[in-house]
Amino acid sequence: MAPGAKVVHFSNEDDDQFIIHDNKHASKRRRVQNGVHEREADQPNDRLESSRPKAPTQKQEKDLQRRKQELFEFRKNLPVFTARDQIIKGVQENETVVIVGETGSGKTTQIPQFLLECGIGSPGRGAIAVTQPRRVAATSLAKRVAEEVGTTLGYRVGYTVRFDDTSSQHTMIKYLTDGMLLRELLSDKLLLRYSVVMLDEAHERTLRTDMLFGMVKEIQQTRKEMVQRGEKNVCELKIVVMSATLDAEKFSEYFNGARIMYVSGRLFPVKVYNTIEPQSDYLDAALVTIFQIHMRRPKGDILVFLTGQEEIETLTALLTEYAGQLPSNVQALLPCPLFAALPPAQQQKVFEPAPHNTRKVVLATNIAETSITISGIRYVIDCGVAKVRGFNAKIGVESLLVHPISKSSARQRMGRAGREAAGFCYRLYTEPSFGSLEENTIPEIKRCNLAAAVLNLKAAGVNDVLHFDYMDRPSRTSLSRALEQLYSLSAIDDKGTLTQEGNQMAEFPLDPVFSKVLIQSQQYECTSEVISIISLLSVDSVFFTPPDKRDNVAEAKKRFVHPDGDHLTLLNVLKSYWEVKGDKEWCRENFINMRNIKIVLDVRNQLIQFCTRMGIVSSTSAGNETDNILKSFLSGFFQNTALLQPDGTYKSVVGGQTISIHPGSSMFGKRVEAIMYNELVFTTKQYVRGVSTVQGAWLPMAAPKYFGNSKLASTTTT
Ligand SMILES: Nc1ncnc2c1ncn2[C@@H]1O[C@H](COP(=O)(O)OP(=O)(O)OP(=O)(O)O)[C@@H](O)[C@H]1O
Repeated sequence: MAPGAKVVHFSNEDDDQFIIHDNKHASKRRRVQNGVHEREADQPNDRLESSRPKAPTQKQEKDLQRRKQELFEFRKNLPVFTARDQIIKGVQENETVVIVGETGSGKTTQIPQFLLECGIGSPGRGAIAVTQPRRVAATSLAKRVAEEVGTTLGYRVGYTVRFDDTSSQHTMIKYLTDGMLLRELLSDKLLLRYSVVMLDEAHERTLRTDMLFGMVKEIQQTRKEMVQRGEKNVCELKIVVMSATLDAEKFSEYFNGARIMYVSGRLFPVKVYNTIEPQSDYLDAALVTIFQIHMRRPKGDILVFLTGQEEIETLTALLTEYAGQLPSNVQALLPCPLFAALPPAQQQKVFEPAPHNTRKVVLATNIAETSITISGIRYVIDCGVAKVRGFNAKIGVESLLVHPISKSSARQRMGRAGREAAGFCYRLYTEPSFGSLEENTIPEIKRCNLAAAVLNLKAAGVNDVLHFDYMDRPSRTSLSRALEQLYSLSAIDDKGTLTQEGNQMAEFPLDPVFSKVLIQSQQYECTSEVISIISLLSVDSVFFTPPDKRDNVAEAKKRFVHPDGDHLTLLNVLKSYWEVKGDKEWCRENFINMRNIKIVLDVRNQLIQFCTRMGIVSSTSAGNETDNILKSFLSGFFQNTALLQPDGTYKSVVGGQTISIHPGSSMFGKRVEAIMYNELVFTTKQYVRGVSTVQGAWLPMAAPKYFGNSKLASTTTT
């Protein structure tokens, strides 16, 4: 163990206190910034691949059956198994059922199988769709359930996540992200291929799940009426809402008094520890706790919840460094990162068993919070916070800030241990702090920019979005903002009807703002550059910043600076990387984060493939390349602009806020007539990041519908 004096004391410790020494790393590591962009499920890093599975061969069949039998012995003991008959009866007798059960009780893996076994899901009636808020959960669940059912993945059990469809016409249980079910709705408006839609992790209340609630409820009613009219080839749609919280009445009320069923118990206990003192630096506390567990606790892998990629990479580096100093008689430590922007193949690595005599430490964002089982995990470390997306509809400003999690999130995190054996959960906050957490997370629909959601609803045929049947109605201001933004982007016309361009934008696997930029780049003949920059913006940073080399990194960054700002500076990095053909030594000298560049190239390839399919030609800029690129971005980001004021500050065009350029931007300290930025971050003040210079005269051209009124008058420089 490293020398020093740092200790984290936990309550409920039944043996001597854990002690870990040395907190030098706290000063060594880079401070974690708020507001770093973390991409979520269904973002374009998803791989384009599609397999069309065939029925298993005889030899495969034998192996599958053996494994199925093995797993059956385990399944029998899951708490939901004892409630099998009641659950089947409940679903048979009711249109909608709300099922509440503890984490790990078997809801997600078992209930779809019950419904298949009893014929509610069948080739004649339709398949069973099980939605998940996150792709990593959808893919890993499908793999597990395929084994339990005794079929090859993609045959009777499969998954569909963006750019990766492992399902076939034989698939009867399909795990899919909520975003993918929304997408399927565009081509199958009544979801006729399904007899049951199971909305899992309903308590998470993601924007997409909330949209699905309203849509499946309406579809259920329409299909019921069709059946009553005697229409052929239609059956009623069953809805099963699954949740781990006790807030079931609200779901039941929304679904016309749906039957609520409770499944009690869990298979293995999880012992919870809270810190005795509040921790001022949770990253530091997490590192100390990892080593405390490693040195004092029996075998078992560790899962640590952090807020984003940057923290995960910092902790991975520190863990690797300190693990290298462990005595040779102590087992090795293997850090495994897990975050949304990581390519799927790398995400899958966390599910692989640790090598012999090695303890795996999975460092994850909250993408590991619900639904997934990572084999081997016995210990969970919960930092108690997460990055939360917010939107101030009044001033139209988005934010991504670190906030305390809710009690229900804390329970989900705890539930990732104790799935295969008894587990332990170390909360890096005190018991009273836990007590003061909100019971549930505020639904995303109440706190997000709704432009993408409204675009989706319109594309699915819901024209009157103000009167849509929301479970929690978003504010009128939020909806009006979204409509205004879509109108400014020319996605809808002045009657609120989707335009042809809006339809095209809904097809893109991107936020409407980025879709607009891409579509517009054709006109400016710079699609290729714009695709590269969008891909570069999809990662936190293309630079790697070792904590003790910050000055060297700053020097290295200067080599790529473009006078017009961060967008073109980023492009310079990629161009230079290509010039040296990704030379490793060059990357090392210039502090280029090779893993992130690989992610960028992956996203770029997928966007190119997507644009090709959409008929958008990947042209290269003619004329003034710089202006063309910036004008393309401005066509989407016109609301993220600010004008220089006589006193040298910048005032945002939307909301009239005083904003400052982030010190990490190549535009820091510069005074130009107008700037465009990628994101606004609240830390000590309102900082903008991803900043480039634009000309004030471009603004009315970029969004004539938006700037046609007096928007610019109140923020002009003189
Ligand atoms: N991929 C897997 N590998 C090993 N065991 C698994 C896997 N998936 C599920 N299990 C086992 O099945 C149990 C039930 O998992 P399931 O996901 O159905 O629970 P759940 O009630 O939906 O809980 P949660 O809401 O936490 O996901 C787990 O506790 C675990 O023991």
